[in-house]
Amino acid sequence: MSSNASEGAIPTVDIGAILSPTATEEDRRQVVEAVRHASTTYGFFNLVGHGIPRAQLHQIFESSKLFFALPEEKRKEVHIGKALGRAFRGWEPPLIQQHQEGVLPDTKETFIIGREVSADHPDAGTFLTGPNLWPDLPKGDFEDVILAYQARMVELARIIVRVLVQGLPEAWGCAPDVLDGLTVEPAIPMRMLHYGPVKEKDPRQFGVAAHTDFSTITILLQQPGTEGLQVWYPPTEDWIPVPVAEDGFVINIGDLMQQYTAGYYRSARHRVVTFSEEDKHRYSVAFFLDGNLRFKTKPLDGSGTEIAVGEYVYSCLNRTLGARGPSL
Ligand SMILES: O=C(O)CCC(=O)C(=O)O
Ligand SMILES: [Fe+2]
Repeated sequence: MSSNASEGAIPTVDIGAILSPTATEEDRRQVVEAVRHASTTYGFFNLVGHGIPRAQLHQIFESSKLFFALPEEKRKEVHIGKALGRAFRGWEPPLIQQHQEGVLPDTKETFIIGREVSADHPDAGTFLTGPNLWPDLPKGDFEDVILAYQARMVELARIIVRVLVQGLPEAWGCAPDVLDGLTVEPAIPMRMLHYGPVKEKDPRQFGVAAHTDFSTITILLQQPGTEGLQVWYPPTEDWIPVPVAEDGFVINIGDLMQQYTAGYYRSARHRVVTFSEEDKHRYSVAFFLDGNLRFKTKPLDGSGTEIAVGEYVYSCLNRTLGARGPSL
């Protein structure tokens, strides 16, 4: 069921009926319809009814705060430059990613985790693939919390992809499992994000400047009580806020899903604005389902040419990290 949007506000969708063994077909159909509506109109929605306990959402922020409170020398020990080969893991300091010409690099600071692939695996060190880097923090307070959260995100992402496929036009005749190959050994970069105050506000600078996600879908957890995420809404040509839903996740459609669906689902531009209050901080956790890096498909309406996950994400990352990032 959905509690639907007033015009120009990000909708909230309760996916409880998809997970409940006792829900009726009609209840499930309504969830599919609410997700379809949100994804074609906004490319964004808040998702509740996911069944992930509040304590687990709280814990991930506690782990995040532990990491970003470490002294810089400690964060440097897991700098992205230290990841194996092109695995792209670890601490990305502020001012690395730049989304377009004419804006300054993002003020965000992030810790990047991916699917754990051991160093002796034949693919280890290839693009986005390899072992994670773990900082000098108690395993039970950090690594275990993050990997448990990551496992939940993979499960949830599989469910959402299935719901999105069910919402596609019937005329396309898509099998419900048509995109399941994406979620087999997927590339799943997860960014724990920290936004600190900026000394001087500059109109060219953002926490994260306007961009679309490269991913198939993104599952974002916003810290309760904070604001700053905005999405571009073409009908009113305006940036609209993405409010924090209690115990909810923000789901957004990424570029890959937009391409798979020939633009039916929208990969919407969004950004995070800065603030200058000295003691203010904002934390968020963005889980990107890029997908299996070897997965390829044509758009599901039968048009166009094949889209390859690995090649697409590589071109986007390379463009936005430039010489400031690790060599990928
Ligand atoms: O921190 C947020 O709320 C959004 C971050 C974001 O858009 C991203 O990392 O792609
Ligand atoms: Fe984003």
